[in-house]
Amino acid sequence: EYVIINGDFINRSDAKIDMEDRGYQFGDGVYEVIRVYNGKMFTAKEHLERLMVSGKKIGMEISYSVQEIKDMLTELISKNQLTHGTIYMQVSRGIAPRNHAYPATDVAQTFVANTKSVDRPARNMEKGVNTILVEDIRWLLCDIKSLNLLGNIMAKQKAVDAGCFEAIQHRGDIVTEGSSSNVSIIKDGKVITHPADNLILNGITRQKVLEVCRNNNIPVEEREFSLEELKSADEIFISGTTVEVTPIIEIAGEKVGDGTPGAVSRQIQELFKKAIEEECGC
Ligand SMILES: Cc1ncc(COP(=O)(O)O)c(CN[C@@H]2CONC2=O)c1O
Repeated sequence: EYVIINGDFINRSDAKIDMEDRGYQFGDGVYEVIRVYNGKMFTAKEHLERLMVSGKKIGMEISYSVQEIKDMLTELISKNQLTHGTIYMQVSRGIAPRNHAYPATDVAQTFVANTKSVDRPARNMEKGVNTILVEDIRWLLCDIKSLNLLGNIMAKQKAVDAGCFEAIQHRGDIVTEGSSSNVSIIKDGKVITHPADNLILNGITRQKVLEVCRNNNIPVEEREFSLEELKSADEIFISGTTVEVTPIIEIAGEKVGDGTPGAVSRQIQELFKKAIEEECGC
């Protein structure tokens, strides 16, 4: 199993990270998770362009180009003979004696990537999942895909402790997103989802879902929606690189609609599947 560290392909068992790497000590870095279907990356360009933007937003110009990263990841897929799965990659601000202030700009960034073989989440997409509600206590730059995920992992753990799949977060009465997914409701045939501002990550899957809806005359609205609207939605789904388009059938013990995935969610799943087939040929 190969991994990439700073452009070198090494065995996973030989992978070592310096204890003063700022990604390790401060979470000072950015990351992406990219899906691989049929041995090909899906929406790689969109993910890598977002990586560049995340880097810029923390004042860290990524030292590789999109193409250079794409080429390295393509080689990693082939070396690991990955057909269906995900690539995790991150860039930290590098290794330097621990100091909150940024190191000198000539300190090299640390680039790391690895692959994971994982099937599509067929069962969850078919049956839907249950969720809890959690107050969104994260910082106000949630649009940056940063390594700072304590708020996210603590929310996810609350869901797991409650025997649920995901935690739907809200700031007061406004629903924001899942701990590692975006959330959309469907009411009277219209898809409604939180605008892509600083309170959510502008998910690549979210963007693809909006695109296929718009191209297929499914009305969409990017606006804040309330907990009340969530609870009285006809359908709800979460979207993300790992969860794809997964219906939510229960929230905090209350059924969503009739407790089974709805027709519009099914239609969006089909359109999303077509988008994967078009790009990855499977
Ligand atoms: C907080 C948050 N919101 C939304 C999303 C959905 O974004 P994408 O559609 O671009 O995936 C993610 C995905 N997080 C990645 C996806 O898988 N695991 C993760 O940590 C996320 O962590």
